Amino acid sequence: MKGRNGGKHVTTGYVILETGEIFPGTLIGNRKNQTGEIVFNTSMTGYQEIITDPSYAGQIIVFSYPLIGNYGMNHLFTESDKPHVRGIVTGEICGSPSHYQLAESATTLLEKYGIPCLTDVDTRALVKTIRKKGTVKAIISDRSDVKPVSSDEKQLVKQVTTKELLFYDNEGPHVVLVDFGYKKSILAYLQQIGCKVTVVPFDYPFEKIRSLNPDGIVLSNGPGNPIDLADHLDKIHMLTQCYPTLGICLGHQLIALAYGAKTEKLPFGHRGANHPVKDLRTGKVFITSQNHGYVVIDGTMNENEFTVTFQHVNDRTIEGFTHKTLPIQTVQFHPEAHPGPQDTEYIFHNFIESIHKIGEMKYAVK
Ligand SMILES: NC(=O)CC[C@H](N)C(=O)O
Repeated sequence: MKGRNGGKHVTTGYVILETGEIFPGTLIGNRKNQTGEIVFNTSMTGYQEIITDPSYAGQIIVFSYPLIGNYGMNHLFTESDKPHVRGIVTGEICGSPSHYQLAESATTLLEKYGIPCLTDVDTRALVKTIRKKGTVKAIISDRSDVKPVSSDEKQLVKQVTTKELLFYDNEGPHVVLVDFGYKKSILAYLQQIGCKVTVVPFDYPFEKIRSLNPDGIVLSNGPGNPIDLADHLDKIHMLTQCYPTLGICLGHQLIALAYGAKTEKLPFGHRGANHPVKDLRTGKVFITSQNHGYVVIDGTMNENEFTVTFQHVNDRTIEGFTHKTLPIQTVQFHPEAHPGPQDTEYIFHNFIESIHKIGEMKYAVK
């Protein structure tokens, strides 16, 4: 046991679902009780990006792939400065990883941040239960007689957003990235295609954003229920009326809500690196990276204003839309991937094109 878990403290542990099911396993680390929304991710690799993606704040992730941690953690693939998950559940976790860029093992990183890892779990049975019962709360504990504690999860975005403005200079258009819990690879893509980027907190006022003189706006991914951000919808509406805008995941949901559409919780979410999505304009199917529990309800978008551009092939849910006259485009999936296929990185190029078009129009008017 010692070798397998990298010499970490281990004890018998459990994950106990709100719906009553109990799954035993081996608890690694000293953190004894953690409650969160239990979700599963089907990616075969990319656990480092997943663990550090702020969209997972407040959630316990079950990895359906049987072995996690074999290449450890490095300094290259983090999506933020620290892990945001409440806990992880695996079939097997590798305590003695091997990789030429290895910095530390997954269990060492999690332990450092007080995040429990329950391993040796029958994750297949657990995932099947979540699929049947829907996304529920669960607790990871060293005892089998406890229940998930109730907690207010409405402040998740506030916990993960930047506290100060972040500036990244570049030659190209100036994009303000509104940070609801952005993944670093969104910033990296914008930089890669030449954008100057300013990251602002999610509650940064409209007038202040305007004074930054942006050419375009990106509304980022982030944790929690989009409706908890209802107070920010007027600002989002105003931003999209004034600037070319790209909404990614939570950003997509918020733009939909700002224009009067409704969102709902999926039975067990889309979390993985092989979700097929159809671009309804071309009929082409792309394999996408996804991580969301909510969707925009079909038929609630104003059809005179918006066109649905992307649809999930499996359950036909909405995966993106564009405005009919304004340069607004949104995607429910993750064009920046990390982890997962980069087939849809053209979304970033489309966004930059829309910024250039507006620039040309302004120039023509002058
Ligand atoms: N990745 C995200 O932005 C997730 C959006 C939202 N929190 C959801 O679960 O649907």
